[in-house]
Amino acid sequence: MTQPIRLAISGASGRMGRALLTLVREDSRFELVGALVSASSAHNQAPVFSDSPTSLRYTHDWSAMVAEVVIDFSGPEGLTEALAYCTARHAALVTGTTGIDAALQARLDEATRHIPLLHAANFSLGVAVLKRLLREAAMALPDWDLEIVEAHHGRKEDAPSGTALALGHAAAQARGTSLAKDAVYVREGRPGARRSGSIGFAVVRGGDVVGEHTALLLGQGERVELSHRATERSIFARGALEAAAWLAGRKSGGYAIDDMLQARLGR
Ligand SMILES: NC(=O)C1=CN([C@@H]2O[C@H](COP(=O)(O)OP(=O)(O)OC[C@H]3O[C@@H](n4cnc5c(N)ncnc54)[C@H](OP(=O)(O)O)[C@@H]3O)[C@@H](O)[C@H]2O)C=CC1
Ligand SMILES: O=C(O)C1=N[C@H](C(=O)O)C[C@H](O)C1
Repeated sequence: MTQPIRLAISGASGRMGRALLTLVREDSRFELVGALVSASSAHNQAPVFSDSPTSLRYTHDWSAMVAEVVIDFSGPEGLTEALAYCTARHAALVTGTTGIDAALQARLDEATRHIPLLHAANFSLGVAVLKRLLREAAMALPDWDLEIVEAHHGRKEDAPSGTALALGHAAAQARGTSLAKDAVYVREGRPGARRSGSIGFAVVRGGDVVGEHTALLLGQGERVELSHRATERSIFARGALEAAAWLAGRKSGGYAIDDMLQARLGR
């Protein structure tokens, strides 16, 4: 019988962390060995499961833990700590944290020389398909205006969402350009007429919206709308656990969710 994969969760007390904890306790592929929180967390040292015999507690102390895979949904600081642990211990890292700046992105890229690392702005299967559809539409309708609209709950800290940026990046690439060149993130006052070829982003925040993304391709007299709506956070948690099981034991390198989904989605 194969041994379960020793798994730690970073950002364990957050919305995604709690969704992961719920699923992982029923998943025999994994043994949960750590539930990491921030140094100032109100949960530090609280029991992870008050209704089960395990004595596991939330902790900020990475040093005593022996994990083969870390799943991180925390924020840039938590991801920085998870990355330091994984590179020092040669553990695999699955991260869904968004709002990453260029310096942290460069550290993630460098780490792929030493550990297996999978970063995805969205772990849902539907968004993976949406990205493929958008690439195709952006290529087939090269002159149509492209706008990306996203909506999330009011506690989200980064904007536009990582998924909106990933969609924009995929469409820009398909059109032979880049977000650095063509993205428009803010319109206010008198921004003037829309520049042809630009890719606009619009952000909605409020309530308990789990995550919604629409790519609008706007032509003359017609439009195409490609939308995805997440109604349960468990879809991201399930995708991240699949990624962790898939990544454990792989050779060092940077992996994308498409690598994992290749067999299912083809191409
Ligand atoms: N890729 C995807 O599919 C998805 C990505 N996300 C992304 O995941 C991230 C987290 O989202 P969400 O769960 O909603 O956010 P939350 O704010 O609910 O949770 C993040 C938690 O991380 C904890 N944290 C902060 N610093 C550290 C640290 N240094 N070490 C460990 N834990 C830390 C905080 O809790 P405490 O202080 O108690 O430790 C916080 O509650 C965001 O970047 C979000 O955009 C979200 C959903 C899906
Ligand atoms: O913060 C969230 O909640 C989400 N964040 C991710 C993003 O920034 O794209 C993915 C998902 O939409 C939920």
